[in-house]
Amino acid sequence: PPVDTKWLEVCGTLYYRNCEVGIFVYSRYCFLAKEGASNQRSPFITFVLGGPGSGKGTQCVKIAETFGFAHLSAGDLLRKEMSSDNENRAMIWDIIKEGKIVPSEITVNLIRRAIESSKNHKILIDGFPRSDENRIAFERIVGVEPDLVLFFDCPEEEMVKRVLNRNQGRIDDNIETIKKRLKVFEKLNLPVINHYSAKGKVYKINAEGTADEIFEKVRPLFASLSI
Ligand SMILES: Nc1ncnc2c1ncn2[C@@H]1O[C@H](COP(=O)(O)OP(=O)(O)O)[C@@H](O)[C@H]1O
Ligand SMILES: Nc1ccn([C@H]2C[C@H](O)[C@@H](COP(=O)(O)OP(=O)(O)O)O2)c(=O)n1
Repeated sequence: PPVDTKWLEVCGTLYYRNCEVGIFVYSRYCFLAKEGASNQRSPFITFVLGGPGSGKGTQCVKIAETFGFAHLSAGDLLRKEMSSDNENRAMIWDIIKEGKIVPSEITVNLIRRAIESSKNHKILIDGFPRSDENRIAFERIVGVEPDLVLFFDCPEEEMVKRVLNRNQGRIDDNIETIKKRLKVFEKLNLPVINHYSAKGKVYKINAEGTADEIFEKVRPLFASLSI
């Protein structure tokens, strides 16, 4: 793509201060330059990942408020499906109660519909993809890759503490199910993070500290995006 010196200078400065931001802004610039050349506008998709209770939902609300993103939560979409009258509700209930992953076809179609009905072209997809199977189904059904993957890295004991204090009456926020969810996260979700890391798309954030402190680590990344 065409590169002008002003952009190279900005990216170089960002690289010097924080290499991940510099590389990320540069790759976005190349993407936009290419997109501009083909005159298309596809949504800017951010996957937000992290273990149960790592603070994905909390940070997504802040990003959405501050930077005007739409916030689509895979867990919320599934919980809505579980509480409405449809053929899958009992199956979704059983899987979530067991801390397992709902079949990708169901989750991806809920996300696809939510993307299609959103007027916003900046989209956060919270808690998805949870497995390589989720990821591959998304690529097949929605037909795009994420532009960015945020990963909230949090110690297990902190995640357990937060989930047990969440108090939203969720069927999976009990110690037995949390132990299973943590195992599923390690076995199925970490490979997804490794896959996107190898593609240079992951922005990892240490999720310890208060929600406001963590958001101050998230802010510079989104402030640097020209979307
Ligand atoms: N940095 C934080 N410190 C302490 N508690 C937090 C923090 N971030 C979120 N929480 C609380 O922890 C619980 C889990 O956070 P949530 O955003 O729902 O996590 P996730 O979406 O990753 O499961 C919620 O009750 C939330 O209010
Ligand atoms: N892509 C997804 C996202 C969530 N689920 C199911 C399984 C998860 O344990 C529950 C809750 O997910 P949610 O993202 O709301 O919550 P946690 O991050 O686990 O706290 O939903 C799924 O099967 N597939």
